[in-house]
Amino acid sequence: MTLLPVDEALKAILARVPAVTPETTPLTDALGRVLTSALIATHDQPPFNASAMDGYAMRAADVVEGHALRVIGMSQAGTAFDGTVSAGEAVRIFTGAPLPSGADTVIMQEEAQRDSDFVRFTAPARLGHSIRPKGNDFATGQALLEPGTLLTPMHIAVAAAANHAELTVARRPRIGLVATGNELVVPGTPLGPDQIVGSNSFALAALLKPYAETITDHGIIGDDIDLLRTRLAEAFASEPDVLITTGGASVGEHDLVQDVLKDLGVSLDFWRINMRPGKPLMFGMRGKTLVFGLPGNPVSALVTAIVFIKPALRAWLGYAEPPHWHLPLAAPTPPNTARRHFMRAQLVHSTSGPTLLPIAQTDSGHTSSLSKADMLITQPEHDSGQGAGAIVEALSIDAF
Ligand SMILES: Nc1nc2c(c(=O)[nH]1)N[C@H]1C(S)=C(S)[C@@H](COP(=O)(O)OP(=O)(O)OC[C@H]3O[C@@H](n4cnc5c(N)ncnc54)[C@H](O)[C@@H]3O)O[C@H]1N2
Ligand code: MOO
Repeated sequence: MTLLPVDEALKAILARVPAVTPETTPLTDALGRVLTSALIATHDQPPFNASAMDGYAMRAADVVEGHALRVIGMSQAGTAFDGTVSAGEAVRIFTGAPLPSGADTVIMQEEAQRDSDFVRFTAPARLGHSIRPKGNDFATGQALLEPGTLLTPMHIAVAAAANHAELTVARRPRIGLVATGNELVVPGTPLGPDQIVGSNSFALAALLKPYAETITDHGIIGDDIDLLRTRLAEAFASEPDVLITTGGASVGEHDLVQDVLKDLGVSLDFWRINMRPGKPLMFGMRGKTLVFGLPGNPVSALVTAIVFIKPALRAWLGYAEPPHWHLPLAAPTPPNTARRHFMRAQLVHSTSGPTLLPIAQTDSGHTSSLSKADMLITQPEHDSGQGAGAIVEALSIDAF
């Protein structure tokens, strides 16, 4: 049996991902979206020379020890002083207020003594001090954010400051999920004999939520060919951008998913990858729908989703692949087989920096060890095992 190398499978999937489709979103809904065009400043920020302190504005040359300046007015944020500061004069000013014409310096009020209409200063003036020059933050025409930026609160801050009420972001895919297996019941069900709680769709919905416009859970379908055909046809009828099945991907008599997908017009690009866990992964297309048939084992389903579906969704959104991590091992790894191993590992913070603690459990049905994992060590095919301290490559499970 030939197994497709992981890198070839990923390449084949990425080749099927459509071009990014831009759409506009209000700023209030932009968090977590991916920008599709550069965000350009349409004004200078600040739009005028502004005070950085509550204090007084004057000409620095007029500040002489023992001499008072006459206070001729006030400049507040939102209401500038409309006159000009001349020799021997000062203007009361507040943080963010426009610097009056004629003034070149601000001295904060803690260094000023006010006496009726006059003010004297207890510190020397430093020319240009406590002034935020016009355009100091950003200037008209400046590119503030690049296409492909995953919008965080900090990006929203600069976009709002730059007066953008709407942003152009990538349309997100509509994702459908289907679990297959006679044994499966939904969480919360009292377990009957031979039953297993179906966890995959819940885990996948949580994993893929940041990328999706909608995630529709089409529920559990038993291992019956007619039922599978009818229910999968219904799932396709809603025209998802991505349809993900779990279970029934292997070679047993009850592993019917591949046959039914083909019956329903899915053209299969590949089945079975040289990896563990996750070997029976299948991938194909039906019209514009990307179809992933994940193995039923919960760790296999999650690992294949992390290794293949997340990169596909990043590409869908125009978000560049995050670099893989290279970190020292906190404990040795055992020798690998001929299949690339995505090994569960914990990120451990030590005084000398972060390290990776491999989790010994390799059972692909073992969810409690998966729940302890922060990273997946990418152990190469035929790797002879590495000692503590060796630098290994890993994927962050949490990375967008
Ligand atoms: N003779 C062979 N047997 C198996 C092979 C093989 O190559 N030859 N491959 C093994 C590998 S590797 C995997 S992975 C599994 C994958 O099998 P399926 O995709 O057909 O999955 P199922 O048989 O339906 O289920 C496997 C296991 O996972 C549980 N399961 C299924 N769906 C869910 C769900 N939604 N939530 C939680 N758990 C689920 C199911 O009850 C089974 O215990 O095949 C090996 N066998
Ligand atoms: O490769 Mo399977 O995914 O071991 O469990």
